[in-house]
Amino acid sequence: MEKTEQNQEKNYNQQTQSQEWSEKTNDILSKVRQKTPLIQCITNYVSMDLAANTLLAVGASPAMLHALEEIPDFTPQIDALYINVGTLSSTVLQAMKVAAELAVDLGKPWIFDPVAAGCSGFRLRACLDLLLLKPTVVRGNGSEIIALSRASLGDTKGADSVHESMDAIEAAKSLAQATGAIVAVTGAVDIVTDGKQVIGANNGVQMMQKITATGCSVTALIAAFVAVDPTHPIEAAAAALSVFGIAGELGMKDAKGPASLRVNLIDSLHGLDQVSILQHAKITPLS
Ligand SMILES: Nc1ncnc2c1ncn2[C@@H]1O[C@H](COP(=O)(O)OP(=O)(O)O)[C@@H](O)[C@H]1O
Ligand SMILES: Cc1ncsc1CCOP(=O)(O)O
Ligand SMILES: [Mg+2]
Repeated sequence: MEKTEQNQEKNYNQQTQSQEWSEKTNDILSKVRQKTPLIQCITNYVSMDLAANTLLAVGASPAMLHALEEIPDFTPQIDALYINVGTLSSTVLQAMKVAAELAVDLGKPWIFDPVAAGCSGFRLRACLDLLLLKPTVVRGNGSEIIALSRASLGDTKGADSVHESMDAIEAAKSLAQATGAIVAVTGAVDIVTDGKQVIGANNGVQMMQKITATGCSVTALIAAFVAVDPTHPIEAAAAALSVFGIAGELGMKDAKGPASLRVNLIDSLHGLDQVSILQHAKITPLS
């Protein structure tokens, strides 16, 4: 086969795969709207409002319950658990561990956001302990995933990343291999890996970094997507990342800055339809 023919075939295959991913994304969002999964969120105080509104906007039910005493009654009722260490304390860490253990015992997925993992010894140890409890998906920014993969304190700026997501691909792969979790890294390009294949989701706008808790909220969205498709967590995670990014792109059209984008993001998520997803989703295998 000649080189031009090979290139044409490669382009055709890439377009077909991309189209299949867009359709999958639309299917999983439709399932979330039909099944309205209940998501228990043990998350930081900064993110509670945006993460809960993100879940409601796509049809899921958020419940921000984090008291240790409530876990035995409540966690058996949920479809997925979301744990985020953003405003960690030893009290809430205990609740996180008990809830994660119970979720695993009950066969329910749990999704982990290791905010600022490489920032302090207390936080790093807590994240490494939580990883031992077998999360289904871990989603962080580049600096967080690199710190976890090396199991060491590292270059980071609190909750913000000092690394590009693409610089964390190898770290994400080795973290996925070491833990058995699907690992997602957000940034200009979002990536998702099971340790072997790497999927890229290329939606979103830079201004999303200027709204606190967009990372936390997209991890909550991943929890809702995994809740309705628990046997395909890599697809669910890529779809959630793309959906959140598309909502950001649409919301940016008449936003004046981060505050109006925050409002528009929720409106766009709520109004997202099949046409917009098929037109805007940019998910492609990177390897
Ligand atoms: N440069 C960028 N271009 C487009 N989207 C971005 C960019 N940076 C972050 N995002 C999006 O913003 C959201 C939050 O990601 P990120 O800022 O990496 O997380 P965190 O808040 O945990 O650091 C994600 O949906 C991500 O895709
Ligand atoms: C600013 C801040 N401080 C502790 S948690 C938190 C929110 C972090 O949210 P995100 O990781 O989504 O930017
Ligand atoms: Mg974060």
